[in-house]
Amino acid sequence: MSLAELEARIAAMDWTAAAAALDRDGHAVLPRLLSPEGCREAAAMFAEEARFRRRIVMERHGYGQGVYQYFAAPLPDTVAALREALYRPLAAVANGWAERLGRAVRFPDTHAAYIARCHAAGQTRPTPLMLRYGPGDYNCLHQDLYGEEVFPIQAVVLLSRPGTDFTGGEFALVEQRPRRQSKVEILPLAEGDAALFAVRDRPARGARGWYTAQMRHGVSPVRSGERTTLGIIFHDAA
Ligand SMILES: O=C(O)CCC(=O)C(=O)O
Ligand SMILES: [Fe+2]
Repeated sequence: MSLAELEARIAAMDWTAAAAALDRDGHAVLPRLLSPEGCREAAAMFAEEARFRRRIVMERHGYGQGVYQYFAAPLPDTVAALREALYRPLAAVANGWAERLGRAVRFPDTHAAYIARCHAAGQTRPTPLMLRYGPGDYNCLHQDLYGEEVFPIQAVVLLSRPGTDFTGGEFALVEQRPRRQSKVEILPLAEGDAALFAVRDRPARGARGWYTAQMRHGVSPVRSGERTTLGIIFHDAA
């Protein structure tokens, strides 16, 4: 899949619907962001050790079970293109959230400008990553925070075919509202779909205006086969 095709696919997504879903629910799905060929090409990068700066065996840290790897700089072209092209429409949503939550922070229009802010804050290491889960593997509920600088929305692209390449392994979001019990939501994803979701918190509408809902995400145990994902986090790490 060429960069031009990737950029065309991102531009062709229904961003009005995605922004509305993010505002309403704190998450959205971009269907078929990557073609099947694009998914195969991306998944093949997992085995190319030189592309990554750090490999994490999740059970060693109590994060779950499975392996993930952070890309080294410079990012592969497709990953950099995804990060830059997804950023722009998400920055508009993120600014709306900041306004509703009464936060002073505003996000610039381009990812290059935002990454300069991360670097100035000492967050210089790239965070885009690939994750691979085999039978029994799972990802505990967590938040991807790597310092003070946080871009409030992130993306994950499913590179495998549910039901064919793997079973189980569902992407889950848990939302904690003040003084309420937690709500869980499973996002059904097809091959190439991207889930967009709140990193840490989001504004949710209540009877008396906006309040802050805390969000965490994770993956339920894979029952069979192999599940590979590409995670796009927009802030860099300290
Ligand atoms: O594998 C997944 O679906 C979730 C990956 C994840 O936690 C992330 O991209 O931050
Ligand atoms: Fe994550």
